[in-house]
Amino acid sequence: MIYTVTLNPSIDYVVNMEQLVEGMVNRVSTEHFYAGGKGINVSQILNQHGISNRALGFISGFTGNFIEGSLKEKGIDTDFIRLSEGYSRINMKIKTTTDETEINGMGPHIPKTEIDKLYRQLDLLTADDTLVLAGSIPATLPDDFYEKMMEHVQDRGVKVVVDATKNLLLNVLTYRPFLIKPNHHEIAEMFGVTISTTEDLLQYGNRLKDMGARNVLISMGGDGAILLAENGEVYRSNVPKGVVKNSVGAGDSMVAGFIAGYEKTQCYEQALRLGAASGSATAFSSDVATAEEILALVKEIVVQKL
Ligand SMILES: Nc1ncnc2c1ncn2[C@@H]1O[C@H](COP(=O)(O)OP(=O)(O)O)[C@@H](O)[C@H]1O
Ligand SMILES: O=P(O)(O)OC[C@H]1O[C@](O)(COP(=O)(O)O)[C@@H](O)[C@@H]1O
Repeated sequence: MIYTVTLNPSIDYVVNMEQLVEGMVNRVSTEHFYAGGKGINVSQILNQHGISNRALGFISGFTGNFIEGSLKEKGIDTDFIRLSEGYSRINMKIKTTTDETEINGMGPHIPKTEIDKLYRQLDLLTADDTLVLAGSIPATLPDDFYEKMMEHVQDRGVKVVVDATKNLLLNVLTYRPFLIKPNHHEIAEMFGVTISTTEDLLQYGNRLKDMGARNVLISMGGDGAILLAENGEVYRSNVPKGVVKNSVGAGDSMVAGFIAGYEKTQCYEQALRLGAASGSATAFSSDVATAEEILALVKEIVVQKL
């Protein structure tokens, strides 16, 4: 079974407007509300691929009800811990004709008693399970919370996937995560360097492998992705033709597509292909993609060995 953990789920309030003018009243031309947060997006796409999974994490308030309700409506198995105070956050995604701006909320305080409940859920995981830790760690939890969770399951051979940024990601590498998926900007930020060539990316991708990551998937938005696989091979995927509607969740969709592809074939090349199709399908859709949208793109993905 695959378990996703979203410590700080959100309602993604996605709006379109022609232009965003700071300091003025701005009015939107379209608006949509989606259940969001990286682990939750991974669960939604795994579900589209027919891979059974359970979404874990913390929710609270009326916003939490919306998140849980909309996942249930889509048939996604959830086992969220409900907090008695505060509200799950609202993340605003503003798409104009030229830019995408994001304003992400804070989220509720998570008391220690509730954290203990999450550890009790993790107690049940075995070597047959995959744990996906994705997204930021809320300000009220310690920065080393992902390390703590990995430490908690490490003796049981659970496969762990981490999609997080900067130190959150660097610090978990000693626990040998099965997969990490930084984007090219995050790699540059992590190492405090400017990346201008594929060689640069490969150099830092290999550095992440040396530090402990088993598979490093580097996404590059509209420029595709590079996989430095555990078997020593390096693959590059293209992006299919299409019109970008909302790239929020593209990275999470890529992670889910990769996991689904690997579960189905045990082949890294196929995993990358399904990951790339899932990422682009979400970029070309206003919500996270459907199975039909993903399958329509799979044949357009070209995976090349570097
Ligand atoms: N503009 C785009 N056009 C086509 N595919 C895209 C686009 N943006 C993202 N994707 C697909 O989604 C994947 C992940 O996107 P990316 O933006 O790099 O992730 P993140 O959201 O984590 O920053 C890309 O590698 C690509 O396959
Ligand atoms: O936990 P974080 O880093 O604040 O990110 C949460 C946001 O990330 C998303 O999961 C989208 O992530 P990506 O665009 O990186 O795939 C949104 O649904 C959510 O609002």
